[in-house]
Amino acid sequence: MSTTNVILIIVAALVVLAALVGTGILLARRRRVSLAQGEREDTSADQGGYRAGSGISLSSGGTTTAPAHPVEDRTETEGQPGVGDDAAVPRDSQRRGMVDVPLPDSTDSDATTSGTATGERSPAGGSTVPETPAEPESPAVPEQQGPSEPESEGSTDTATPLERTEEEAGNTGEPASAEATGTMPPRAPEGAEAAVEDAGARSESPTAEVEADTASPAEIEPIEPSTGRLERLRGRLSRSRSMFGQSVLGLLGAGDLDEDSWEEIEDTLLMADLGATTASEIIERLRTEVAARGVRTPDQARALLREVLMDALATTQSRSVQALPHGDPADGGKPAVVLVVGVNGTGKTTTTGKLARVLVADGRSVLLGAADTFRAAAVEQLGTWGERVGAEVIRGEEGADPASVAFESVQRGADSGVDAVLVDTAGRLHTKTGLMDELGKVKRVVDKRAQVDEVLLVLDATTGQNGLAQARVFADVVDVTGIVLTKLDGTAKGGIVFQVQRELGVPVKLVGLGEGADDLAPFEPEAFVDALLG
Ligand SMILES: Nc1nc2c(ncn2[C@@H]2O[C@H](COP(=O)(O)OP(=O)(O)OP(=O)(O)O)[C@@H](O)[C@H]2O)c(=O)[nH]1
Repeated sequence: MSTTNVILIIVAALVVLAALVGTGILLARRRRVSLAQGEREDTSADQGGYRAGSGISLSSGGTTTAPAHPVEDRTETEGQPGVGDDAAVPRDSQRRGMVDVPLPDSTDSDATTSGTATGERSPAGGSTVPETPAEPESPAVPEQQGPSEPESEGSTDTATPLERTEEEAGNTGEPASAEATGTMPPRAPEGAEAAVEDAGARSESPTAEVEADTASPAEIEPIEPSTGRLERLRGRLSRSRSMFGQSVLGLLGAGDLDEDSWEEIEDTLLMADLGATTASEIIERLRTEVAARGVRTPDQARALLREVLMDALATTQSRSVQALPHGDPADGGKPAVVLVVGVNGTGKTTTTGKLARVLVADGRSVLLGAADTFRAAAVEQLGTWGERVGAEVIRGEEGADPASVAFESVQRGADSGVDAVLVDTAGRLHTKTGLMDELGKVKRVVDKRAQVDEVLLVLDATTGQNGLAQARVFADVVDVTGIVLTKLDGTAKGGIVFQVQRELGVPVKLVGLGEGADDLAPFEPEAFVDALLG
């Protein structure tokens, strides 16, 4: 054999060896499960993203836009509310109108925070948005909406929570209490009287309240390190779900499946809240693949199911939370603006606080806007989170216009050069048109001052199908850019993830896995599916 032939044989052998090694590495990566970070099949999800120490990916806004609403793709819409629909009243009935609220001019923000810490920024100070100024200044609040009666000139939306509740009820013919509708998760009892008293106390002595909110940096809690935290959270996810995996895998891996077995698998998918359309699509694909691949063993069944579920969760949208500033705020850059929305009791305030901790742990400065002027306790709750992380909190008087508070928060955040402004909004039933109009207004008003980078819709994983109806309506009103699925620790469900992404194209970005301050984790399809399969 000539030398040339020997060399050619050696080169060919090396090429084959390299190909084998490459394939091996690829397979090993695909099998790796990590809550921290990892190459996943939807790698576009991390493009441009920066992963903070918490394992949550953060990025600057402007890289993605809210997905167009694929209305034609909607399924299961029968009987579900849309924007403009109300559960109890016909579309053309009289509604509460929009109210023009004068907003502070962008040049005199210090004056508008009077009655607080005289415009000085403290590490954890609170500021109260005053009653709206008598003379309206720019920017004007958007148009009157809907077929409402024009309201009397100069009137402002300063109803107390009790008045507002009655007003809503009056418009819809529904019970005054949101809880009474049965669509709202139970909440800790809070007397309306106490809320009103609280508002009274605050309006009498705003300065005292600011002092009470102030925490010295030494009091700021240490934030849990990422390593143990991720492991702990992953454990919680697995515990709640292994029943699903065992049940489906038990059937799939049992060999020849009859119609009853397929029906049982579909039922299990439905019970996990995957929804009829998603469940039947998954069954269809499983049937085809089981036959094509000749799936016989439990391991083969597991690999197939994992692949099919991962594909169902894939998205081209980024899962990065757009909470990083546009440029350096100390050098003329603008803070990121994040709006947190959702129905009552889903965990908005808690998520806002947890997210603030993630940012602060990453060395970012944060300002919190308490635009939940409906529930005094929510404002207090956010104030406490502010103290815990050392963030300034802008709050409005109870019953104040939430759009005004949100605007002022963004204004203040820009003036003081923070990295991110997180605005917590009041819980609102998606079926209440007046409240959804109000939320749309909050977003439009904030948009006048700064680009809203992220609108996070907080969904409670335990509410099942209702979560999808909520997502549809909120996405229509405020262009939701990301979903936070809370309370996954307390349920074996959570299949709403599949439906929301499939129908709205809005990625699930974060998951809440407990009431603890650091129980917020990035949503990672790979880990989620593995936990689902147990
Ligand atoms: N188990 C569990 N509980 C959670 C999670 N997130 C929030 N909660 C709890 O859910 C309850 C409601 O949370 P909030 O943050 O007050 O909810 P909200 O959406 O701001 O409520 P409203 O302002 O009334 O609309 C609180 O008891 C939270 O501790 C979670 O991920 N897991």
